Amino acid sequence: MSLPSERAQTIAKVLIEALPYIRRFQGKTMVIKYGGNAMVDETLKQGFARDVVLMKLVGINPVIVHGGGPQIGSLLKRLGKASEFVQGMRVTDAETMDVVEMVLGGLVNKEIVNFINQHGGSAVGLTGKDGDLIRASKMLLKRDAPELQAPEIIDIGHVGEVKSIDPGIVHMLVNSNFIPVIAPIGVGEDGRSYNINADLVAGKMAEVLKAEKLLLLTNTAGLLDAQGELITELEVGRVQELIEEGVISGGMLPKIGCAIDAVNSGVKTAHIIDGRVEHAVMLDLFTDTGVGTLIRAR
Ligand SMILES: Nc1ncnc2c1ncn2[C@@H]1O[C@H](COP(=O)(O)OP(=O)(O)O)[C@@H](O)[C@H]1O
Ligand SMILES: CC(=O)N[C@@H](CCC(=O)OP(=O)(O)O)C(=O)O
Repeated sequence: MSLPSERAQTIAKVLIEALPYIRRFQGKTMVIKYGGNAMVDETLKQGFARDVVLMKLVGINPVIVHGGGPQIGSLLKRLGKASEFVQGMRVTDAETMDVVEMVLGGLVNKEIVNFINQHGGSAVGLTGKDGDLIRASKMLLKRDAPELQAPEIIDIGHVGEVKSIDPGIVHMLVNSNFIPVIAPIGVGEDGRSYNINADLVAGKMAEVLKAEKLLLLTNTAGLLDAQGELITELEVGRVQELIEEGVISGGMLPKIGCAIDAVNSGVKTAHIIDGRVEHAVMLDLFTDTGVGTLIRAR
């Protein structure tokens, strides 16, 4: 009998090392926010799809909420429209809303579904309109400045916040072994579509589904400090200070906000991880230290 190759031994060792994590997370729900900035190339997208399929096969229930900000921006650009953001939120007029719905609910959603299915999973794509999943209300932003007597209210158009989530359709899909892939579009009481920041949807989804983990895949190593060094575990008490110092800004603002809300509402941990690293999801789930920035309730 020939001895197993070094490669076969390594594979066996790796699988055995994953066993305690698989046991710990079996039957648990993980909400994974797949940011548009992490959908960089084919290899990464295929790697992400494989990670998700493997999770499902070992009995973990992944629920994907995706973004697509850069993809919306590039179609807008082709149409001769500039992207404008206020406090990390896209200013969304009626025309932009049409583009958002086409890109998120169409192109991006179906691409992710297709990749997962090609790797042997059974993914189903939804927007917040399907099964009345995400009810939205209009988001109004506040700007405060020393020269203002009272905070100024800024109207950024068809931008929503999550008013409620009815997870019925998600439970139905998960229980039937499907992997839900959700685009962050909500529906208002008036039946209108609302563009919702994907981090906000992912955070609320994790809360409502009582998820074990919220994984936020983005295009940085995690949350970085003023020197550009990775913060491996965020001290929640320091967040306000980091925002005031300008260390946390732009797209990181909603990410940190939703992660803190999620862990304060029962989600065990939230992780901001680098989606540009191949198999980032596996590395985070199946290693002790994880990767990126860990956020947990105080
Ligand atoms: N302290 C910080 N650490 C890391 N990234 C930060 C920080 N503050 C702001 N950012 C910005 O937030 C971005 C991630 O948010 P965003 O562009 O919305 O990504 P995604 O599409 O993944 O949601 C980073 O690329 C970076 O430019
Ligand atoms: C209101 C708002 O800003 N909506 C986002 C929705 C997509 C998103 O959040 O995409 P990422 O996760 O890739 O940034 C947008 O229009 O860009």
